[in-house]
Amino acid sequence: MQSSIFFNLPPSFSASKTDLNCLNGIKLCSRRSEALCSYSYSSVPVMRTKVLKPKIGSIRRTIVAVMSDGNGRGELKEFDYDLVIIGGGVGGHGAALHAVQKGLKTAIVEGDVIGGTCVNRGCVPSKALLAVSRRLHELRNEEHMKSFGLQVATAGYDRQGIADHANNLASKIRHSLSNSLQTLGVDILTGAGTILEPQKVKYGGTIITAKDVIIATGSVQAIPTGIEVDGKTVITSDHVLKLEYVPDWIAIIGSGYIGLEFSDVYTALGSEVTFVEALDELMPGFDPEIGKFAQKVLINTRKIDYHTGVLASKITPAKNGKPVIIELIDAKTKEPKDTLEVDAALIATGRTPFTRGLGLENINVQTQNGFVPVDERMRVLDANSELVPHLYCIGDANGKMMLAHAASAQGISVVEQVCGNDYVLNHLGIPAACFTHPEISMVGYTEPQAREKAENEGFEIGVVKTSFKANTKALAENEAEGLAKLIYRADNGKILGVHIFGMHAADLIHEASNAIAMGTCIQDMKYAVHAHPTLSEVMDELFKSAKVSSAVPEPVAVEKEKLV
Ligand SMILES: Cc1cc2nc3c(=O)[nH]c(=O)nc-3n(C[C@H](O)[C@H](O)[C@H](O)COP(=O)(O)OP(=O)(O)OC[C@H]3O[C@@H](n4cnc5c(N)ncnc54)[C@H](O)[C@@H]3O)c2cc1C
Ligand SMILES: NC(=O)c1ccc[n+]([C@@H]2O[C@H](COP(=O)([O-])OP(=O)(O)OC[C@H]3O[C@@H](n4cnc5c(N)ncnc54)[C@H](O)[C@@H]3O)[C@@H](O)[C@H]2O)c1
Repeated sequence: MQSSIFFNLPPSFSASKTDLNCLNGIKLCSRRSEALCSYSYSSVPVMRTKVLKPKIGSIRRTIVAVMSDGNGRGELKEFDYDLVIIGGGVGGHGAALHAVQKGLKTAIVEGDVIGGTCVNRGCVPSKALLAVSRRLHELRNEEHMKSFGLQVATAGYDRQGIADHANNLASKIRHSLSNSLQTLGVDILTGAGTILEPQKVKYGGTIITAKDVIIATGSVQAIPTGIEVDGKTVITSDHVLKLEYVPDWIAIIGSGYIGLEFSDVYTALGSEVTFVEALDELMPGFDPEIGKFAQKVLINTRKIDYHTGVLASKITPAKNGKPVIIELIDAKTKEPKDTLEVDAALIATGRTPFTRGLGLENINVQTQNGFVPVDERMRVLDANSELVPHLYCIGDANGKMMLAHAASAQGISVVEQVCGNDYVLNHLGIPAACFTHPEISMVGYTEPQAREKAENEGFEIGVVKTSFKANTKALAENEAEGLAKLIYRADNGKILGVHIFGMHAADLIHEASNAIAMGTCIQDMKYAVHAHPTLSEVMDELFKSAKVSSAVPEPVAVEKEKLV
């Protein structure tokens, strides 16, 4: 059998005839469709080709790449893979799926189970618990039920049943992720991966080479010093998801995403919650106005109290009949402030990148606050801020945006890079959502950030808001407690940020995030048609009420399509 190859080499390619003779026995095709496999050149410094090496009984593909020597000449190198990804979380999975679509021979090195934090200990099981808490909050809200004319006997729950729901969902998604990888021909190599040198990775006792390597090793819970986690009474999100018991009173340290989502779960299950937050306001990461509005509904109406501007400096687990003891100090002066005695404490103070054993020292890479330094193309930078050739880092480990879909989108952008398309991901268009009930979602700048940007760059911003109380669907659902806010450039209609608190906010945000990502301005969004009655009309209302001063381009007249 003769292998064939399609060449699409860059104009600068200058491999000598001898180099090309090394590809002896391989048919060079001028048309992609004639080749068994095809390859486009990758961006500098790599120029590459792919060879099919026939083996008796099977076809084993070896990757042969023409590596640039920096002077426009090529040297042929052989690799086991086009792409090796260290870490099989959502970032690694997203990158691998895109890589096989692009025809790259791909392997994932995973030290634990496929799915990483999101599937096994994060997004997936937490959303299963939140699905339960939504129903419990609703069923236990007598007034809400009465407003529909419904009478419901007191709703109860089976703790183990809820835990099983979360656990079963995680295993279901984990299996489907593993199956999708295997079906598509991604090799899953089990073991902790260490980078020995650029393009060389060791896992278990095996060394493999790859033309390009992606670090996607994620993050773990950050535990501030002085806090002792026993996994029973002082816990992290990893423990909550097993829901081994429901404490009567739980302190949640940190009012970010994890703290808020689990306050929703615990209050639904009947616990009293005390927040301990280092900054002066609860929910400090959110747009302040939306945060305040959300606090009225999510905190003030529930069995939740809070201490802000304080650090939990020491937490001792419950033992010998004594409760969990939390010592609070002033976040600024560090003076002792208070001592709390509670049944349990959940540590939700942020996450720290996981790079232990990765071998970064072998390639002269120094982490910054634990994160792997990268440029806007996710290319890893060494201690001298030079690019490490053929090495990328995506997801929580680079700390650009610690969200599952951001990890996966970064993975896709890297695959595009290694395939020669200079695709740079616009992080401003990546949405985020907190899945409380109601939900909070956001994309782009908060209002204070947008105002600062406007002042620095000398433009005017516009801010418009709308209440869910003006939305028929929300009113029909008796869930009209909500606020949406659009921040935009008043001169040209560019969307700077959208923040929503209200029913299904996590779904509603995508119209705005896609508009930012695609560069669609308000002048065009105003003409988009939304079905009635839907929550999406909240977005319609926002776009229509925005006032843009520049000449508005009329929408392109589209000829009416005949439906019949
Ligand atoms: C409770 C909780 C809820 C969350 N909810 C959401 C949510 O609703 N939406 C959202 O967008 N995000 C959510 N997140 C965040 C989300 O889980 C992370 O942003 C996401 O998992 C990051 O993906 P990743 O691929 O970078 O890393 P991870 O998912 O952490 O995967 C990294 C993988 O690398 C493996 N690994 C590490 N080192 C090595 C090594 N040396 N060799 C081999 N393998 C290695 C690990 O075993 C792991 O499988 C949540 C997080 C938590 C904790
Ligand atoms: N729905 C989602 O998308 C979702 C859900 C959960 C987690 N996540 C991701 O997981 C990551 C971790 O979430 P998180 O909630 O732990 O972090 P976070 O950064 O969102 O919030 C941590 C909070 O803890 C506070 N804090 C830190 N140290 C403290 C101390 N010693 N005492 C008191 N307060 C302290 C901080 O001021 C901050 O408000 C986030 O980056 C988030 O992106 C996302």
